Amino acid sequence: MKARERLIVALDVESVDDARAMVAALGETVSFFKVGMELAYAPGGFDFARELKAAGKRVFLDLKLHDIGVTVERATRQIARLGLDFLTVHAFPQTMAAAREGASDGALKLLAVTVMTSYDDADLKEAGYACGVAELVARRARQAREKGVDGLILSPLELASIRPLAGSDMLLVTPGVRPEGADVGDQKRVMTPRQAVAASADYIVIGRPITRAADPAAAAEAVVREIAGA
Ligand SMILES: O=c1ccn([C@@H]2O[C@H](COP(=O)(O)O)[C@@H](O)[C@H]2O)c(=O)[nH]1
Repeated sequence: MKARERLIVALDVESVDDARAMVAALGETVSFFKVGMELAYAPGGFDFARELKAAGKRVFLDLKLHDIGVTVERATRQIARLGLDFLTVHAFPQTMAAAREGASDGALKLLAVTVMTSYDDADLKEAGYACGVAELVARRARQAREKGVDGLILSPLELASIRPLAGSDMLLVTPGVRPEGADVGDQKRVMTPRQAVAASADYIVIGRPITRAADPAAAAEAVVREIAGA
């Protein structure tokens, strides 16, 4: 895969108008966009995701589905009809199995969110988990593989330990990526684009360091150059 194709830009903006302006500003620099909850739930958000796809971009719908099985299955089936590329669900066995049923033709790739990149061991402890991030990511990665999902969302820090059990056929997609010196914000498990790709990320997801930059296209191009050198 070319370096440029590995970059997914998170369009975390308030409105479809803002998203259109960002996509225009990024031009040919970026070919893959993530539409998350903020934009998807804005008026016209889902239509905009389809518009992006029709314009030749790849589209990752980051809705992190989590509900009873039948609801996840039926929601996933509806989403599959939009004709987009990636969809996230939480990495609970029942949820992943249901989503797999809903996206049974395989065109929509399902990514299981293991442990949010804004969580560390202390956050898991506070939530009542008896294990740390590394152990939980590994357990969920094994379960995701058993349930037949196409890939995982994890932080770059877990790539080295998870790639051997994910194999080469599962997609490893990492948010929590920050160019050297960029503001980390609320992300707690981070690496640079070069480190993430060198550690075997198939795709990296970057939002604010590109979309909040004074020159988003230049910021994205710098990330592509960095990935190319990994
Ligand atoms: O564990 C996760 C899962 C999803 N995300 C999403 O990725 C982007 C990251 O944006 P930045 O501005 O680069 O921090 C954002 O849309 C999150 O919802 C994640 O960060 N971690």
